[in-house]
Amino acid sequence: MTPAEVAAHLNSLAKPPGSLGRLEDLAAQLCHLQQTLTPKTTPRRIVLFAADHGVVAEGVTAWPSEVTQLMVRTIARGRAASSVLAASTGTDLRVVDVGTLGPTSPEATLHVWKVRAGSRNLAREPALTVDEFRQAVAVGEKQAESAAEAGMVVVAAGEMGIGNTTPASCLTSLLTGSPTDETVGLGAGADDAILERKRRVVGEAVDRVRGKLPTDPETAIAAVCGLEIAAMAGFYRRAAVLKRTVVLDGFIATSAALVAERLWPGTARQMIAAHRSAEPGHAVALRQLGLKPILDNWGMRLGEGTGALIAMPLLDAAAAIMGMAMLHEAGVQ
Ligand SMILES: Cc1cc2ncn([C@H]3O[C@H](COP(=O)(O)O)[C@@H](O)[C@H]3O)c2cc1C
Ligand SMILES: O=C(O)c1cccnc1
Repeated sequence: MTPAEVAAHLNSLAKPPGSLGRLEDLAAQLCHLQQTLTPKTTPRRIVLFAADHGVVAEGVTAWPSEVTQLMVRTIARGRAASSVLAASTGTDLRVVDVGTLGPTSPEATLHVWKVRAGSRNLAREPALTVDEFRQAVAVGEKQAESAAEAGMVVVAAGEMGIGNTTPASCLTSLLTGSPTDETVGLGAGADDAILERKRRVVGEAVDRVRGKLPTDPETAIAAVCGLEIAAMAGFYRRAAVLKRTVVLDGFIATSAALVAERLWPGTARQMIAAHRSAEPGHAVALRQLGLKPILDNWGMRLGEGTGALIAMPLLDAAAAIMGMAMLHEAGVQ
């Protein structure tokens, strides 16, 4: 199905051509991704990957690492922002602990595939070995496979991991070549002192690994990555191969998309960008991937898959308009 065929169909529906604006673009994108004029947006699933970060020891976040596990429990109990938005949009939600610190709580809905208890401090040493990076990628790939096996047509990934805007900024600078003042932001609420430390940590880490990127991209990426980011990259890789429609979340999820596109080119072709986060690096990463977000200026900066989730009703609306009558069926010549 060519873009011209999809456009011709949209223009022959019972409305002035183009009158549903961006909704028509989104409908065309769904038709193109699913190679049909009757795209589906359900059943759908979001998988949230959780992990901790050794770099928190550098004072780059306003929150302690314990919050990661506390929020994982809250998500699993159905009480976090991601849980209520998943419920309200009819999206199946799964939480996967790929590397939090300490023992994981025994919530029934929580899946545990721990590669290690948190990444190392990327300011002092490589955060992950290539082997650990690959293991986390494999966890994400498994989740994409199990979503496809369960019949999910639309999938999204999200994350929970205190400190993870620091590796996300490192990856965004590393993979786009953008300076740190364009990729480092407030995260979950940094003050001026935190922001200054974060800029320095990100700048120095990227300087250390940049030279390895052309010849050994996995080593360079693993050195400044996080386990949940690697898992999201693997999730995207496999979901794209399995031709799922992939909805992107915010800054951290999109840094994982950059990793996936760099290591497995073409992955981003299956992606729809939900929103543009308030984190400055998100726009930089989306630009590099050639993706235009559905929702702009919503000021969201939570992560946890919440941006992807609030875009789901718009995907439903876009799919629904493909069921409209044609102009001639309405008697309009
Ligand atoms: C209560 C709470 C819930 C969250 N849910 C997502 N994040 C978001 O904030 C964290 C990243 O920001 P930083 O790098 O500044 O630590 C990640 O856990 C991300 O998912 C949260 C953060 C907090 C505090
Ligand atoms: O855009 C995001 O994903 C984001 C931004 C700030 C903090 N946590 C997540």
